[in-house]
Amino acid sequence: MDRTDTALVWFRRDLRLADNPALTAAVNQCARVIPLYIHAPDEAAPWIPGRASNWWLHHSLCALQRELHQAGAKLIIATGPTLERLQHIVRQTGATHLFWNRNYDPTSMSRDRDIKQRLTGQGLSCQSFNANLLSEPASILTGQGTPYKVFGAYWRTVSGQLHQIPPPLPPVRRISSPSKDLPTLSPGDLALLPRIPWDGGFHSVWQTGEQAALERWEQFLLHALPAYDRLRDFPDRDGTSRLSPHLHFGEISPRQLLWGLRQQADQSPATVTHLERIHSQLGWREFAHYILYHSPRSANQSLDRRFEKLAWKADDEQDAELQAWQRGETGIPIVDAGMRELWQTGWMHNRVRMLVASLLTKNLGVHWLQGARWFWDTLVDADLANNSLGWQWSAGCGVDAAPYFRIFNPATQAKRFDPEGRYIKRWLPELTGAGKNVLYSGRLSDEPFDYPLPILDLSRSRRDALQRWERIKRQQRE
Ligand SMILES: Cc1cc2nc3c(=O)[nH]c(=O)nc-3n(C[C@H](O)[C@H](O)[C@H](O)COP(=O)(O)OP(=O)(O)OC[C@H]3O[C@@H](n4cnc5c(N)ncnc54)[C@H](O)[C@@H]3O)c2cc1C
Repeated sequence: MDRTDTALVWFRRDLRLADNPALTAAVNQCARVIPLYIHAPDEAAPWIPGRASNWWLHHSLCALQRELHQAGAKLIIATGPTLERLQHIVRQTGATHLFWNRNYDPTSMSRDRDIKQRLTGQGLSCQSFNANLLSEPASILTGQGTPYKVFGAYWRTVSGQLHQIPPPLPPVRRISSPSKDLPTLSPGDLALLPRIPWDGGFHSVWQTGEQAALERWEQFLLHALPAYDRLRDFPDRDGTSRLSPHLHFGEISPRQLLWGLRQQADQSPATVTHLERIHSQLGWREFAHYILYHSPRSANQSLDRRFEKLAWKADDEQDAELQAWQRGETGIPIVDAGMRELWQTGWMHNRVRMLVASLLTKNLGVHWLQGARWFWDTLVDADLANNSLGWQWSAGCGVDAAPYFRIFNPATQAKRFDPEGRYIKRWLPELTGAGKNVLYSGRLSDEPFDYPLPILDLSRSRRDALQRWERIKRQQRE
């Protein structure tokens, strides 16, 4: 290693300066460091990032640009194809090293392997790191050497190793850049923001970037953690961290969260049930990435192959129902409230995600991929691993999924988790004066609210769903 070397740090879904192993290694090993972001959405096909995700990315890049500027560096923003762009910048700068943090989705992995091979062959030193998961998916296997299929067993194994995880790396405060200024695009040049301004609601809910992520985390530890296990299922309460988009874009790392929780445990051991619960939610995030890593087809196909034979609705049969679901006009209040929260803020509470997904896939019989695609476009936290796992879990066709015969009843769920209808009324103001029956079960034809009648009969659609399921079970036996 020669301290006159120049490093490129290729930022991807790790848009932070703290606990960033690639950035830290570059600063420690090389005299000059060039931070780089390459926008190449087509390389993620067929899961090209959606509009809500693009909104977040724009603002997150602006925040990263500011943070790097304060540390004395300029973020170079360029467009793909990634390999060609990297080769060009290496020629332009004389860079000798390339550093990045690993992603574990199938398209990133195969592209990155190729890039590593090609650039190493051309004499560049390429180093990659794990920065976005607590445990690397390849390292966790059963006693038989196969991947886990059940969350409980998987998480017990990972939890047993968490004490080995070192503390997060401190933020990089000073970066020495090359003296020659390199040309760059601005985040605005990437055209990530909407042309029609539908993002008003996003601005009022979200602050993006590393500092905002840290502040949200501190607020969570202070206000929500002490009651997390009790309140996390109530969508009208501020009971969860809302860190999911920050985690997806890597504005904060799971290691920072793990160590934050450890400190909390030392300070207030009374919160142990809450700590265990939030740990386990982070575990589901790990598990989702693990499953996608070991079963890349889970982004596009049901993991339980029997579901390929299920009588999902054909495209022309489902159009009107799918549209009513997307627009929050099914006439089932808690479902519509969730879909409108999603549309207006780019986020939806986890309990409500499960309900809307169950209604779409089971009561309405629409393929889970249709729901996954809509979420992909509308969620600010759209994440291939978490979204595929969430949809397959809800549809009953994934690993360790909710069984298909468990069909949520939205009326009972509303009564239990939104008893006063506060969440429903917030997102469906047209039901402000409605009584509890309407809030839980929807409107009857003689009620005056400007709100659609239910598009389906919950009991009949439940029976139909169970019959579809019986049919594939029978086919399997025959
Ligand atoms: C149909 C469906 C689709 C989903 N799609 C996504 C998605 O695209 N992106 C996404 O980040 N999450 C997705 N989830 C998981 C979950 O709903 C969100 O992670 C959670 O609501 C985020 O809110 P929070 O940050 O306040 O969570 P908290 O309760 O504060 O949990 C902390 C973190 O743990 C992780 N986490 C929590 N629950 C889960 C879970 N069930 N699965 C995986 N990770 C979890 C998240 O990273 C979350 O930020 C989906 C769930 C369902 C049922």
